[in-house]
Amino acid sequence: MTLLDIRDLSISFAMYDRWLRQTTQPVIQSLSLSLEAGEIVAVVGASGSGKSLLAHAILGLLPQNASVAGEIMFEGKPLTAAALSKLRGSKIALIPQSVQYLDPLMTVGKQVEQAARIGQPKALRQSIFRSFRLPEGAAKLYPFQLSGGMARRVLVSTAAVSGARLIIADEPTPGLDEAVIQETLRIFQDLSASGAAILFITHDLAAAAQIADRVAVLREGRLVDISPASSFAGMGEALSHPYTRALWQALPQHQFIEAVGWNDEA
Ligand SMILES: Nc1ncnc2c1ncn2[C@@H]1O[C@H](COP(=O)(O)OP(=O)(O)OP(=O)(O)O)[C@@H](O)[C@H]1O
Ligand code: NI
Repeated sequence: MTLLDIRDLSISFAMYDRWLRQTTQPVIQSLSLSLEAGEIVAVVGASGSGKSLLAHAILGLLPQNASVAGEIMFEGKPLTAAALSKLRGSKIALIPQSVQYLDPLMTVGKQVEQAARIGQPKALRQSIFRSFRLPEGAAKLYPFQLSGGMARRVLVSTAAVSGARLIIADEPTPGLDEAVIQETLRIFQDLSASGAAILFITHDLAAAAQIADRVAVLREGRLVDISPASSFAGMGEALSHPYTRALWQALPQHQFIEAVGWNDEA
């Protein structure tokens, strides 16, 4: 079943040039993308390519000066402001890019428990803290008392306990050590196995290829390619789009292979 259907989405900002003339700056152009229940779709692309704006557009969190065209449907119905106010935090959860989104005045344990809409909130919170190796005592802390990595695990925990059908994860892994990244990816796989769709926005193409079903590539606001994750293997021989192949080959582990090849020939 198609859970999220984005059709021909364009976003632009009203800007003023240095002579104070109003211009429009397109930031997302004619983007179409759909997500099935249980599917993980990764969105990769350089900084500034429009990944967070895509997330914010789905959640209705764009700034006032943004103009939006196109349609976003959730479970077959348009995602209007009224629909979103009911769905946000229940059927649709965001893992925001910045840990600043945590409520500074509430303990993190309480924040995760409040996010749990199904089941027993405290038990769910304790179980997700254990998976993330967050000590039980961390529940009583306020966001400013946590390290950046702990705060990020709390953000992922909030979405994981929410029971949401659609999880939009905007760069959930930077600053985390490899074991915690793997734990985060495992939790995403568990959530998708239980039927949730995940839009996994990341700079980490290796992580995207590891858990996603499909990988969408954004470049300067345009979706230039969408490939099955299985094509991200070897030197990218199965990737048909040159930009996607270049991104894949630019990973440090591949440059190393190239460098070895070059040395052999020399
Ligand atoms: N409020 C705004 N007004 C004008 N331009 C904006 C606004 N917010 C974002 N932009 C522009 O839109 C483009 C896309 O931004 P976005 O935050 O979606 O990038 P991103 O792909 O998430 O980057 P990163 O990987 O660094 O998080 C950027 O060029 C940015 O400068
Ligand atoms: Ni971003």
